[in-house]
Amino acid sequence: MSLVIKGASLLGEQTRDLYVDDAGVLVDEAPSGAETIDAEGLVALPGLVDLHTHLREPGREDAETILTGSQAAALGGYTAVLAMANTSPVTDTAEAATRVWELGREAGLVHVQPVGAVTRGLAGEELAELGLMHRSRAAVKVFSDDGKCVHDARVMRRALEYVKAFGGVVSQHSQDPALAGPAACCHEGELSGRLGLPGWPGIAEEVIVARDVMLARHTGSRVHVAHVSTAGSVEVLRWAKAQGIDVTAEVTPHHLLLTTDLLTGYDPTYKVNPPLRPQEDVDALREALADGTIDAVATDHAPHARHDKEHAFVDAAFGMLGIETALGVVRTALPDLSWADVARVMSTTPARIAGLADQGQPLEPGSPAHVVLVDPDAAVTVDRDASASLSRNNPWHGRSLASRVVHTVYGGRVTVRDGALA
Ligand SMILES: NC(=O)N[C@@H](CC(=O)O)C(=O)O
Ligand SMILES: [Zn+2]
Ligand SMILES: [Zn+2]
Repeated sequence: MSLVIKGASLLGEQTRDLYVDDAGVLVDEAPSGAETIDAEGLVALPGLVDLHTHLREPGREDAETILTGSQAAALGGYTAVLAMANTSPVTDTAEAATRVWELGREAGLVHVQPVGAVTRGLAGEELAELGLMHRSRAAVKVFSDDGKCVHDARVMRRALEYVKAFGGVVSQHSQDPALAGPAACCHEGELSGRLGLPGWPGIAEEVIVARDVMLARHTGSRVHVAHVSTAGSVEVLRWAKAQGIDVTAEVTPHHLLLTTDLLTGYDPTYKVNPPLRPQEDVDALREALADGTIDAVATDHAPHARHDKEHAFVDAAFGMLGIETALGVVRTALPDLSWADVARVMSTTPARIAGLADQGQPLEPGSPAHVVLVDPDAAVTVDRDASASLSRNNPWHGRSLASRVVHTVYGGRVTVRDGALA
């Protein structure tokens, strides 16, 4: 179905109509018989790309499925998501990766790009089928044991050497298990002591980030740092980039806006890995995102069923929802970021990091029509029960967030119209 998107301002700058042909490609003349979308007053951005989404299928379809996660993504303005490998079974074979890719195509709402595990079963010991996953139809380029850190430096080195051959990247969950073990559930500081919660010190992240940038330098391969959460990690990244080391990093929306003092009520909704940090870290993360030290915003959308999340704080699962609200959180946390910068950190750069040639393209004739149309002046009060996600661990419930995703177009198909699934 061809489309005319009328009157949107591209990246918040010049106003221009966008034309989409039957093949879902932007063209320079209005196609005949096209559906018209009135986008007067809306900002058009290339469809958002999420480097870090947990879709939970296969294995935990009670928390999310590839379909419901794709719906949530479309509502958030996304046209591509990278589906993390910590499913059950783990995405550690070509067959498993291809299955996720196929289910994503069947859902048809966003491009679902499987992330392959670095090690078999996320056990941190033997490398998974990295080459076979890359050569499969899913064409996996991003590998991660996310949820767990590839803590053995020798395994990390070999993974980096291996993926270098085909331009792959290892996305690391940076958490030294000796410094922050599985029980560590709250930023280590004065507050963790007061609350009596096992602390997760920033240094447990920073030593891994430092080690990995040195391994990237040594191997000439590419490391991506998932969910950076501390000022110390930012310092390491700034240094590494100045040396020309091939490293990229993402920050989550929640680490840009929420702080550790939310934990005083022991509400497990705020339990997440890495933990919420103090304001000084949040400030450093915002500055690093604005100046390019941190390359991208990635949601780490981590749905959990009630029976895993509604427990005493120490026993509850780690993780929070984030894909429907990411753009609003970024607008709220960094109101001065230009729309061009929003497009850079939420679409163009993540597409480049993931090697998705079809995504994050400029809204020009010849590009695939992956577009999100945003009302820049609206505000949305988040209602956790109005979500497409199957889970309710939503830390934004009741908050007002800046801007609103109005329409999403994926490959010329309208997936979201007037803020609802089309
Ligand atoms: N972020 C989280 O707290 N949880 C993630 C795993 C992860 O991203 O480390 C999950 O899979 O639930
Ligand atoms: Zn992680
Ligand atoms: Zn994650």
